[in-house]
Amino acid sequence: MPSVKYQKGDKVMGRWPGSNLYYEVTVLAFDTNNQLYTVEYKDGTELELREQDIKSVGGFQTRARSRSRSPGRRRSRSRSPARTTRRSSSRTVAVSAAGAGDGATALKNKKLMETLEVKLTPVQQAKTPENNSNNKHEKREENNAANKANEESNSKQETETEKIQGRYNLRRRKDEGAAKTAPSVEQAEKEPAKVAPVAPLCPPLDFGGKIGAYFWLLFLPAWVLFLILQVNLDDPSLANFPPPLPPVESFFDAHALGFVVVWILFQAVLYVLPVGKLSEGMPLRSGEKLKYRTNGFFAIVVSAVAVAAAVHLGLDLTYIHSHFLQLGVASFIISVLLSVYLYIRSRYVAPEKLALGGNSGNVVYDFFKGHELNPRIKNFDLKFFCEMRPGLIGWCLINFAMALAEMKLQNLNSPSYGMILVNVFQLLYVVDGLWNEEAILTTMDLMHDGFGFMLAFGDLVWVPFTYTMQAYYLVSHPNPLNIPGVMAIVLLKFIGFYIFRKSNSEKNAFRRNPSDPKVSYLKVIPTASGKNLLVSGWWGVVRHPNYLGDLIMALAWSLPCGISHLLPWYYMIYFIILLVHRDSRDMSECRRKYGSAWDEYCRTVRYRIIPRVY
Ligand SMILES: NC(=O)C1=CN([C@@H]2O[C@H](COP(=O)(O)OP(=O)(O)OC[C@H]3O[C@@H](n4cnc5c(N)ncnc54)[C@H](OP(=O)(O)O)[C@@H]3O)[C@@H](O)[C@H]2O)C=CC1
Ligand SMILES: CC(C)CCC[C@@H](C)[C@H]1CC=C2C3=C(CC[C@@]21C)[C@@]1(C)CC[C@H](O)C(C)(C)[C@@H]1CC3
Repeated sequence: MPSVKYQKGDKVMGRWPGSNLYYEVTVLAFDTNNQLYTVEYKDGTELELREQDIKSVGGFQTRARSRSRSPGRRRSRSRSPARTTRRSSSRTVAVSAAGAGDGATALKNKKLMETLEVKLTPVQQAKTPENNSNNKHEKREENNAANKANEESNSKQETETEKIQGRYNLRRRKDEGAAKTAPSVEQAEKEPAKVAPVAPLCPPLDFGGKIGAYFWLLFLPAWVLFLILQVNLDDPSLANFPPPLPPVESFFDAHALGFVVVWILFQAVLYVLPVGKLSEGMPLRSGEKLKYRTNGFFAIVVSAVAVAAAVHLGLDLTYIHSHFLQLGVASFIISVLLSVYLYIRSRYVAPEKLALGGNSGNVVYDFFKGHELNPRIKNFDLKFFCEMRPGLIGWCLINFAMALAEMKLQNLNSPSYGMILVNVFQLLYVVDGLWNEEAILTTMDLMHDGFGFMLAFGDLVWVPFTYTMQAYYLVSHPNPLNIPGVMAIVLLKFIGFYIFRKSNSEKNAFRRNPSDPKVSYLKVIPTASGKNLLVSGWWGVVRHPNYLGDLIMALAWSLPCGISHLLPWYYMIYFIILLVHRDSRDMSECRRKYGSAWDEYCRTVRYRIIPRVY
């Protein structure tokens, strides 16, 4: 194991799965495919641990510990996954520094230690150089995340000790194939060395946790409805009171549902055609690489030809404008059905196929966030298809329909400048995404996020029915533009596009092949995981140059609508919130993956999205 941090035979501290407790373990091997260390606990238990769950023994110090003999304690102690019939008094256990430093968390950790049956000498983790970040801002964020993580995991363990076996990503090596599900507590107690926990640990809950999931499930559809009703008003101010709801029967239209179903099926047919490249995704936790049919550009070209032919044959596309609400409701129904299907099937898949972030054990949260990482029906990848096809290409179809509706309603021979700009800019964005479809395989959604309601609704409803707000707005709210105005907006769009495309391509090329001559000259920070971090080029300017380009483009999409109303600026506002939140999610994820190397990257590249500002 030449380039790995810990070597065979090293005595280190390994985190006990699902807890903040560290035991002395011996490193047996390192698997370069899945980047996991095989370690052996003193009782002979072998587990696979990630590097961030291993610490050097020097980082821990012994602490005196008194053991209570209360019956309650004795009762709860018997639930430990760590329990062995042959208890060793020489084992060591430690509470992580973050947890031990804080009173409330320390109390929880104490309880946790009592809950887990450990007849061991506790030691406290000393401050490691890793934690000594110069960047105060980052440090505060990490500590918060660490405390949050501890609180989440501790409170769960106090109440759901039995579930521990199924909640972490530290995969047991022995008996792996045989044990698809976590064994019962009784089994675990009888055969302690055979506890086979394979389900991934859920990192700290996102989006406001479980309560947040309920909120978003209700709020997101309500917000889309609000926007659709607002944009039809003469004065579509976001500050307006929600307009009165139309009669219930007007929400549903069977033709609209048929239209959406036909559109999705049409896209599905184009997706499965054996045309275009079969691209490889990034390695999964299992080391496997999935294959994706990246024929998105072909799909949009065929779609454009089919739509042009249909219009030529008399299809009135302004139907999309006049039945926008019904089409939105139909898509919503499909996204809900899809999410239910996705959640149900996720209950039957192997634990290593679950997304880390969507495996909290809470049905509503996991339903919302996405439980399974890459749900597939044979080779048909549902997440990839939904993200890149029906909604994305549907967005361009809707924009085009709005241009026709504008001409019809305002008696124009051609669409207005504003409408042309919005159509061309967004078409360029989508076509670019489809042309570089392979690059999406290195994005957060494909690599880390599960496929659940958030993405199903996002892809099938949110994108086509809210990203089209500027075009919809212009249909009945003309905003005359002069030529210099048009030129300035076009220039802005191209600056944004250049930054967006160059930075995304740079990262994609680097992740696919670091020795690609296009990127091999760039400076990097090596990480213990074996992957390096770019620290020069676009990724040396800010930590998310692609977001910066995307935001500049968003500005260029709203400007053609003028500044008299906030509604066409909704996308810009939403996008700032989305990207700031995504950046912080990505920060936590990268901190978890790359540890101190990530800290070093953050110290070197100090700004997140906008140089010298944020
Ligand atoms: N229009 C829209 O609605 C939306 C558009 N987008 C766009 O989609 C694109 C993808 O965004 P997103 O998936 O959020 O994020 P990124 O494509 O930026 O992916 C983040 C990942 O890149 C890798 N990475 C981070 N820093 C470095 C570095 N210095 N060197 C090498 N690799 C690094 C890390 O993954 P690892 O190390 O594991 O490879 C990290 O998790 C963006 O352009 C964004 O603007 C995103 C959301 C919505
Ligand atoms: C409903 C929620 C509040 C938010 C849902 C978010 C999703 C709508 C977005 C998450 C990431 C996305 C990406 C694109 C579209 C929007 C979603 C699905 C993207 C496909 C747009 C085209 C780009 O070129 C891209 C880089 C390929 C984008 C990837 C991320």
